[in-house]
This record gives sequence, C-alpha cells and structure tokens, in this order.
Amino acid sequence: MPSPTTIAFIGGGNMAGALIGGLRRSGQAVEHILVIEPWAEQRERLAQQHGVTALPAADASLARAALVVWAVKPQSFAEAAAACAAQVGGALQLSVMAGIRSETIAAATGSQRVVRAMPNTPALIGQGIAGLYARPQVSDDERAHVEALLAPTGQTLWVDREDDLDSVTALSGSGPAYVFLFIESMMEAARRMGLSDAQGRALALRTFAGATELAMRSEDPPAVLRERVTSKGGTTFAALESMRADGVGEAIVRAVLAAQTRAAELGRGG
Ligand SMILES: NC(=O)C1=CN([C@@H]2O[C@H](COP(=O)(O)OP(=O)(O)OC[C@H]3O[C@@H](n4cnc5c(N)ncnc54)[C@H](OP(=O)(O)O)[C@@H]3O)[C@@H](O)[C@H]2O)C=CC1
Ligand SMILES: O=C(O)[C@@H]1CCC=N1
Repeated sequence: MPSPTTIAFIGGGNMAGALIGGLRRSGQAVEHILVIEPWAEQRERLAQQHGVTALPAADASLARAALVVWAVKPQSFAEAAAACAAQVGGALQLSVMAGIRSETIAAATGSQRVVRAMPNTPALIGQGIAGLYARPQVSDDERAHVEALLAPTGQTLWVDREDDLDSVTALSGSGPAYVFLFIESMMEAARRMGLSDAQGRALALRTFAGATELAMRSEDPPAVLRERVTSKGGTTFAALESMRADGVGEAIVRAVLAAQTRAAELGRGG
C-alpha cells in the first residue's frame, strides 16, 4: 500500500523546485518527497536548497508514491513516462507541463486520475497563481489534496474545460516573463536618462508593485486608474501616445495569443 504522503516529482527543475519549496514550508517531511532528475547539478541544488535527495533515474521506490508530479518539459514527457510507467499506475497524477493533455498523461501512466496545474514562478515566494483542471475520474478528496499541495505557492483557480488551461498558460504561466520584460525596458529607459541602475530598479519595481496593489484594492477597472494618471497634455499622455503609435497594447494581446497557440501545439506533440 503506498504511503498517502509520499510525493514523487518527475523532473527536478525550476517548477519542481518552487513546488518542493512550498511543500517544505508547509511541513512536508523530506523522507516523503522523491525526485527523479537526470542532471547531477540540479540534484545537488535540490539537496542544498531543500534537503531532498533526487535519483538520476526511476526505480522501484517510485511505486511508494501516492501522488506523482510531472514537471519535465512537455517535449520530454513521452520518454520520462516510458521509464516510470511500470511504477506509477496506482497514483494520482499531477502535471504542471504546458500543453500535454490529461488524456495523453492517462494513456502513458495507466492512471485516469489526472489533475493538470498551470502554476507560475512567483510560486517560489508564495505569490503564484495556478490554474487547475481535473479529469472526471478525480475525486473531490483528491482535488482537495492537490489544492492543499499548491496552497503554500499562492492562489488556485479551477477551470471546467481543459482547453482553457492553454489560455491560463498564456496569461499567468508565461505572464511573469512579460512583466519582467516591461521592468527591464523601464530600467533601460532609466539608464538612458542618466539614472543609476539602483535608482532605475527601485523606481521601476516599486511602481509595478504599487500599481498592481492599487489595481487589486480598487473597485475601478485598470482603464480608469490609467486615466487618473494621465493629465491632459501632460507627460503620461505623451508616453501613452507613443505606445499607441507603436501598437504596444495590441502587440501584447498578439503575444499572449501566440503563447496560447504554442501551448495547444505542445499538446499535439509539437
Ligand atoms: N518555468 C515556468 O515558469 C513554468 C513551467 N511550467 C512547466 O513545468 C515544466 C518544467 O519546466 P521547468 O521547471 O521550467 O523546466 P526545467 O528544465 O527547469 O526542469 C525540467 C527538468 O526535468 C529534467 N528531465 C528531463 N528529462 C527527464 C526525465 N526523463 N526524467 C526526469 N527528469 C527529466 C530536466 O533535466 P535536463 O535539463 O537534464 O533535461 C530538467 O532538470 C514544463 O513542462 C513547463 O511547461 C509550468 C508553469 C510555469
Ligand atoms: O515557457 C513555457 O513553456 C513554460 C510554460 C509556462 C511558463 N513557462
């Protein structure tokens, strides 16, 4: 009988590290965390950061896991699953992989009990948001188990249609990268205006954090908050006109849709 608390991670990279960090913060014992990770450097990092021992390849100990977390790149899933299939069929499967459909995971693992999650890297500091989708064979208790597992990493949001996870991936899964690009550009502008890197960083980051917090606390939509910053004939108006002329808003929409398209392609094995 598998231990109800043993969790196995297949792939021990960035996202697995973020989830393991959350588990450790919520008191999960290291002895009940297994990781399969072929890259020695990554195994060492997991040992140093979280005290977790990782194996270079799947072995019989995997059969102890009641929950298997798939955290390899979508392109590595087929190979990784082939090496683990004999041990994982009795477990609840939790995938954080972009694109790969639950049906594919069920076929490769022999378990119909599949939950897909799409977290994001702010999970590392407990400020993430993860979209969740469960196959009908997943029980309410198992859904609650997954929610509890992800709780230390931030918020969760269930979707009823699996395809919606591609949109979640495009919006919040990849989203931190869009925000970091915006911050990088503001810091570059600071540099060109003669401010120091430290000054540019402090001004850009605090502006992002403050504006985000204001938007979260306000009942007004972001468009109204934007208008309140924009004095007639003033500096913000000049900046927004420049962005409008460059098509920045529409370019961001197109970029998010490109990410959604890519998630769907990954799901088809692309
Ligand atoms: N990074 C992010 O912001 C997010 C990522 N995701 C999803 O999480 C998943 C992992 O992404 P991320 O953590 O960034 O990727 P990483 O490359 O950091 O981690 C994946 C790890 O899996 C290892 N691996 C490869 N093949 C196998 C195998 N056969 N068995 C076990 N481990 C293997 C890789 O080792 P090696 O390098 O040696 O190949 C690598 O260390 C992806 O599917 C991605 O879509 C989801 C949400 C957000
Ligand atoms: O770029 C990717 O494919 C993964 C999924 C969401 C964030 N990173």
